[in-house]
Amino acid sequence: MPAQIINGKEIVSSYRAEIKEQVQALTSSGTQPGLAVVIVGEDPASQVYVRNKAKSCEEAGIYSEVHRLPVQTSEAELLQLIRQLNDNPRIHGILVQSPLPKHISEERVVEEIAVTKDVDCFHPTNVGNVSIGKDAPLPCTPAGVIQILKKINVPIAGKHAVVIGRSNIVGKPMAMLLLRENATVTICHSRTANLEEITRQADILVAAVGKAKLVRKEHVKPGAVVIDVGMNRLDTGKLAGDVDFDDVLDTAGYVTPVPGCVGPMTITILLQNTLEAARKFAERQTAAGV
Ligand SMILES: Nc1nc2c(c(=O)[nH]1)N[C@@H](CN(C=O)c1ccc(C(=O)N[C@@H](CCC(=O)O)C(=O)O)cc1)CN2
Repeated sequence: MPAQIINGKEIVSSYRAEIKEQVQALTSSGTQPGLAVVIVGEDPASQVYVRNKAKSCEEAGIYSEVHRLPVQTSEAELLQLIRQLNDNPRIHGILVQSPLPKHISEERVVEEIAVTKDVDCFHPTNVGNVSIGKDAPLPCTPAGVIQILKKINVPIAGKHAVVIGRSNIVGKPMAMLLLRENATVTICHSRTANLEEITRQADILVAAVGKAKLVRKEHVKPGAVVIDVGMNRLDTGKLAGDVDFDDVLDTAGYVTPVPGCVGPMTITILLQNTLEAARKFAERQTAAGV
């Protein structure tokens, strides 16, 4: 039987409808969630993602502002903007679109974002909190993947999950969130010997390696859930995932399409994190008698 194609559009639209209701309720009680997005330079893909974030905020009733800075912006200027946004009570979430130009240290910039406003979960304090199971915003793409698995009722606890990729944005936090859900987790990367042998043991296979169509049927255990986080622009201009979708269709049990599933879910979690950051802000205000 061919794999079930996970309907990202349906999952995303029902999740966003729930978020919109909660945004309306919080706004009516006096706090409209607010997100600041900062982009430096002209990277065309980043421009698309930032536009999508602003549009998604608008649709959800979240206030948003996009700060577009020229590529020659200095690190000091960027840090100054972040400090202003940290102090701005209208803004509950801040994100700096990655990648940044080479002359700016992403690490330094992320560390400047207030821990309470770090809706990407890139700040070392939040990364640490997630890893020890403390309250923190969840990293957007990995949390989106967990939500997709939950929405299609795939059990995670006790399953063998294999993550291909060890980036700080996806691979490592993905492994951490799967572990938090009690999966047995293996991380594979460019130095992994016998990749196929390991990935074929996966009940849940997450591809986040950044290589178009790397995962083929020989990597997939029959019936496995295959989640494709990859977003590779081909020479033809078409977008391709890390999974060879057509090739795995007859082997996998479930597979996510690219585009149309993990990407939009990433933005949905960003909305959820912004809402949550605004809620916590309102609670702190109330506790302080403001
Ligand atoms: N500060 C951040 N930077 C980056 C992140 C991040 O989570 N925070 N992740 C990626 C880019 N990204 C979010 O910013 C992102 C990428 C893609 C999509 C998406 O919806 N993709 C669509 C296809 C869009 C297209 O046609 O190009 C899809 O999959 O359907 C959302 C978010 C790196 N930087």
